[in-house]
Amino acid sequence: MKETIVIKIGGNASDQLPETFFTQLKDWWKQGKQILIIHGGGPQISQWSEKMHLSVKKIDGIRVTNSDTLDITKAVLLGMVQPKLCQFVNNAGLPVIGMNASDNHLLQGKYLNQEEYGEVGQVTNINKTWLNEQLQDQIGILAPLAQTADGHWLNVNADMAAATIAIQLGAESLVLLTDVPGVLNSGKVVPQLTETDANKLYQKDIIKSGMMPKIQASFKALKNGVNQTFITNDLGRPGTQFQYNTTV
Ligand SMILES: Nc1ncnc2c1ncn2[C@@H]1O[C@H](COP(=O)(O)OP(=O)(O)O)[C@@H](O)[C@H]1O
Ligand SMILES: CC(=O)N[C@@H](CCC(=O)OP(=O)(O)O)C(=O)O
Repeated sequence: MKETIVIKIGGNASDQLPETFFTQLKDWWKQGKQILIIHGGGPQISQWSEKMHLSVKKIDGIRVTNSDTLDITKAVLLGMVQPKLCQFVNNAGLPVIGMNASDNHLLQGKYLNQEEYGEVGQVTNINKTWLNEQLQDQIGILAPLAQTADGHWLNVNADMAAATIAIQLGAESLVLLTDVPGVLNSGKVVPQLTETDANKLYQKDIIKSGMMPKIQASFKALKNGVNQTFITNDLGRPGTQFQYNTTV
């Protein structure tokens, strides 16, 4: 069985991928790793929502999504962000496939808390057999949207989607690629972070907003069988690596 690496690329990072991203991707591909990219697109969704005069509201990094925002989210992720990313990776000489929840029930989900967030969900199940088949000979690029059993679309935070998918695929590593070099404390990257230390940083309001779902996703993956989880802005550098609860 091939080793799987799941890379989540945030919306800020996906517009300006450095050369080291493609070099590392090619190295992993040559080494025979199975690679799945989950893409975000948060800033792009916010921009287009504003253009359409829709309000933009996030609670702890999770977008409050009504049915209009959901339409914008689908259009932006599947019509803009994903094809651009497929093009970048393909231009680097790698085979790609763009995918979404509606491909053979790929991502099934349920509402997170409809009263608080609206049309927002979490991934509950993936079509692992079909996904593994696709990843045999191409790099998968997948949007963070899920469908309920009755076919209703849900907006899913991309960090949380990536963690659940990495767990269900039995991935070796999860890398969250973003616009900061790791979790920052007083301007410096925290190289290794336990859950206890993360809670302390949260309580001091040092970890906030978009970093919160990343921390949650990283520990969820680590506790459920993913061996290594990182937050970085460069695939060539580990940034912050998450640790089980031992004091470092
Ligand atoms: N302690 C922290 N260290 C680094 N970034 C943080 C921290 N707390 C909050 N952030 C914010 O989290 C952002 C990354 O989250 P987000 O904007 O959602 O990125 P992405 O689009 O990659 O998911 C950073 O740009 C920064 O503004
Ligand atoms: C429910 C929810 O918050 N969904 C996210 C999905 C995109 C995302 O997570 O993009 P980034 O990784 O670029 O932040 C959103 O609407 O912004």
